[in-house]
Amino acid sequence: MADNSRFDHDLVLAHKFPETTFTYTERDAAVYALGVGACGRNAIDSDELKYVYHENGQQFVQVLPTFAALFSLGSLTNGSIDLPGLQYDPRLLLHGQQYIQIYKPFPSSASLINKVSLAGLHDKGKAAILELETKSYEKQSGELLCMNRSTIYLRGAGGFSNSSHPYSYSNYPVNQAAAPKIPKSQPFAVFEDCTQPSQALLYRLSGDYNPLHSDPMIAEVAGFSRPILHGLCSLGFAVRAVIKCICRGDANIIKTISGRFLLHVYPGETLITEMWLEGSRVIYQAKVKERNRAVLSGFVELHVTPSL
Ligand SMILES: CCCCCCC[C@@H](O)CC(=O)SCCNC(=O)CCNC(=O)[C@H](O)C(C)(C)COP(=O)(O)OP(=O)(O)OC[C@H]1O[C@@H](n2cnc3c(N)ncnc32)[C@H](O)[C@@H]1OP(=O)(O)O
Repeated sequence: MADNSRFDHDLVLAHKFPETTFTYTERDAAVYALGVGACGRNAIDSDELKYVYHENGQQFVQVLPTFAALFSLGSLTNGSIDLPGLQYDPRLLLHGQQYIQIYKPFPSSASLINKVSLAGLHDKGKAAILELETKSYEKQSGELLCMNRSTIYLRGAGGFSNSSHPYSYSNYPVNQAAAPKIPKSQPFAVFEDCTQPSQALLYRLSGDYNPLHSDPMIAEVAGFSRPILHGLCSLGFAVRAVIKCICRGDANIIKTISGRFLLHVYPGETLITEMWLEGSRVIYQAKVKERNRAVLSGFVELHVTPSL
């Protein structure tokens, strides 16, 4: 059992995150798109070339909506988070959930100001759960571009409170960002996509250098037979499936994205994303074909109800 007597929740909650700047270029947007599998099935995929290349005389590459998740990575060092009062083994950190609200389409390059706050902290006994909120503003206009809420699952870091009254603090209604119930009906659409054995090595170049995704020894300590895929990479694959099958290639109609990481994915595994349409909300679940296990589920909210 980990000694979490030095885990100080008051100190953790009192932490004030400094404002950070995040600057990206078209090249970053294109490298990200490749990292989440764009054009991976067909290099001249007419739906996805626009994320990596200026086609048809278009002036700029388009930015995938899940690119927003990268704006929250400024709070991490090598994929882990360091806060006064927080006691945990960074090798045991897992990404639990990601919730993204998009207020306007992303420019192909921009400088952003990120304002980060701690939105929640929970003692689950065997784990501590941290919720971080990042609001990203365009530096030039001051406009709010998007908001990320990231749930970080710290295995072995729970047990810091009284077990008869486990500590729980959240700025938001519990489970607001959690995955919805998966309908029992047949999915409206199903999309199969292969991740590459090198997928995590490519994805990490977008800014999450957590060695859990690249170092076999760290992966073993963390309880995996080999390095695993970044949760946000799997999320990128699933949302690409929604863009293809439901949004007819128009990513600008996406306003909210939510995902809960249910199980790890190994690079090279095949992701099958099943989708159900409920008005302007798409419920999705991604499974790993090789192990027939659900690895990610969530929803995507659209600005319009698609006419299909
Ligand atoms: C700021 C930017 C941050 C980004 C940082 C990201 C850094 C990255 O480099 C790291 C990664 O990408 S890791 C890879 C992606 N993530 C994963 O593979 C995790 C997959 N999920 C699991 O293994 C288990 O669900 C597991 C282990 C998470 C939970 O399984 P169990 O331990 O069996 O949990 P269980 O007993 O079912 O539940 C215990 C309590 O925890 C809540 N919970 C469960 N899964 C959760 C999840 N995924 N997210 C959030 N909360 C979760 C349960 O609700 C339960 O609480 P309660 O008892 O109150 O219901």
